[in-house]
Amino acid sequence: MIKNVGIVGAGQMGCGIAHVAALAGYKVHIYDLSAERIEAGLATIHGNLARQVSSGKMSDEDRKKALALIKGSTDVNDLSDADLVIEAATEDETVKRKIYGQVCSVLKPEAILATNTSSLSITRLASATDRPERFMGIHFMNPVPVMKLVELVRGIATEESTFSAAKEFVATLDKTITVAEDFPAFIVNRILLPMINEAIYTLYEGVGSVEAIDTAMKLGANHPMGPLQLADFIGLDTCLSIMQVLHDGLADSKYRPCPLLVKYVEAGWLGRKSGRGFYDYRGEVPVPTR
Ligand SMILES: CC(=O)CC(=O)SCCNC(=O)CCNC(=O)[C@H](O)C(C)(C)COP(=O)(O)OP(=O)(O)OC[C@H]1O[C@@H](n2cnc3c(N)ncnc32)[C@H](O)[C@@H]1OP(=O)(O)O
Ligand SMILES: NC(=O)C1=CN([C@@H]2O[C@H](COP(=O)(O)OP(=O)(O)OC[C@H]3O[C@@H](n4cnc5c(N)ncnc54)[C@H](OP(=O)(O)O)[C@@H]3O)[C@@H](O)[C@H]2O)C=CC1
Repeated sequence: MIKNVGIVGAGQMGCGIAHVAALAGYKVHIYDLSAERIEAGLATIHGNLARQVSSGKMSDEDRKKALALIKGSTDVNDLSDADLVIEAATEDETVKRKIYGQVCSVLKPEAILATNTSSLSITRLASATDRPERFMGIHFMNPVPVMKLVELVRGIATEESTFSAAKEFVATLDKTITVAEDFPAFIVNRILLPMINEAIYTLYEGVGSVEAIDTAMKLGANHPMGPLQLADFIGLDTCLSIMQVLHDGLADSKYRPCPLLVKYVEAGWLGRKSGRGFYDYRGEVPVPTR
C-alpha cells in the first residue's frame, strides 16, 4: 500500500507531481542535489496551490493540509521511508542511471521505483536498478496539476503487481491513464515532438517568424499553445533529448533534431526555465527572439 511518495528532482515536473500527490493525501518527500532548487520548487507549489484556492478549485484548508505533507531535502537517505519513488530528474540517461544507484541503496526492498522519463527505454533504465520487476514508467504531462493524462509504461521485467499499484496510485490523483509500449518516446511524445521539431524547421527555413508559426497553429489548428511556445514551456533541453532518443532509437532521418534547436540548447537558451528560448521571458511580456 502506497502512503509515502519520494520524488527525485525539484524541477517543474517533480514539483507538479509532489503537488498532486500531496493533494491526494500522500506524504511527499522531494530530493534534489540543490537546496536552492528545492526552495524554488516549494515556492512554485505554494503559488500554484494558492491560485487554485483563489479560483475556487479547492478550500484553504485543503491547501494547508497538502502543504503540510510536502518536505524536501538534499539527503538521499530521506527517501528510505518511501513506498514509491518517482524519478523526475533531467532527461539524460547517465544522470538517471547514477541516481538509481544512489536511490536503490537506501530504498526499502519492497518499494517501487518509477521514472517520469519522456522518452528513454524503461527496460534499459530498469537494468541500472536492483529491482527491474518493481520499476516502470509513470509519465505525467506538463503542467501536472492541470493535465489529465498519465502514460504508464512497463519494462520487459515489470511485474503485474507493480503495474497494478501504479495504476491505483494514478487513479487516486484523479488522472486518466493510457498504456504505452516501451518504444522511444512512447505515445504522446512520439507524435508531439516531431510536430514541435517541424515547427522549429519551419522557423529555421524562414517559412515564418516565431509569432507567425505560433499564431498559425493556435488559430489554425486550435492548439492551446503555439508549438514554439510549447517547446519553451517543456524546456528546449528536454525537447532535444527526446528528438535524439527518437533519432537514435528508430534510426530514421525524419527524426533528425533541427540544427536551430541544437543551437539554442548549446547557447543555454532552454526556454521558460532559463528565461530565454524562442521567446525572451525576462521582461513583462514574452518577446520573440527571432
Ligand atoms: C514533454 C513530455 O514528456 C510530455 C508533455 O508534458 S508535453 C506538454 C503537454 N502539455 C501541453 O500540451 C500544454 C498545452 N497548453 C495548455 O493546455 C494550456 O495552455 C495551459 C493548460 C498550460 C494553460 O491554459 P490557459 O487557459 O492558457 O491558461 P490559464 O487560464 O492561465 O490556466 C488554466 C489553468 O491552468 C493553471 N496553470 C497554468 N499553467 C500552470 C502551471 N505551469 N502550473 C500549474 N498550473 C498551471 C492555471 O492556474 C489555471 O488554473 P485555474 O483554472 O485553477 O486558475
Ligand atoms: N518538461 C516537461 O514538459 C516534461 C518533462 N518530463 C520529464 O520529467 C523529467 C524532469 O523534467 P523537468 O522537470 O522538465 O526538468 P527540470 O530541468 O525542470 O528539472 C530537473 C531537476 O532534476 C534535478 N537533477 C539533475 N540531476 C539530479 C540528480 N543527480 N539528483 C537529483 N536531482 C537532479 C535538476 O537539478 P539541476 O538543474 O540543478 O541540474 C532539476 O532540479 C525529465 O525526465 C523529463 O523528460 C516528463 C513530462 C513532461
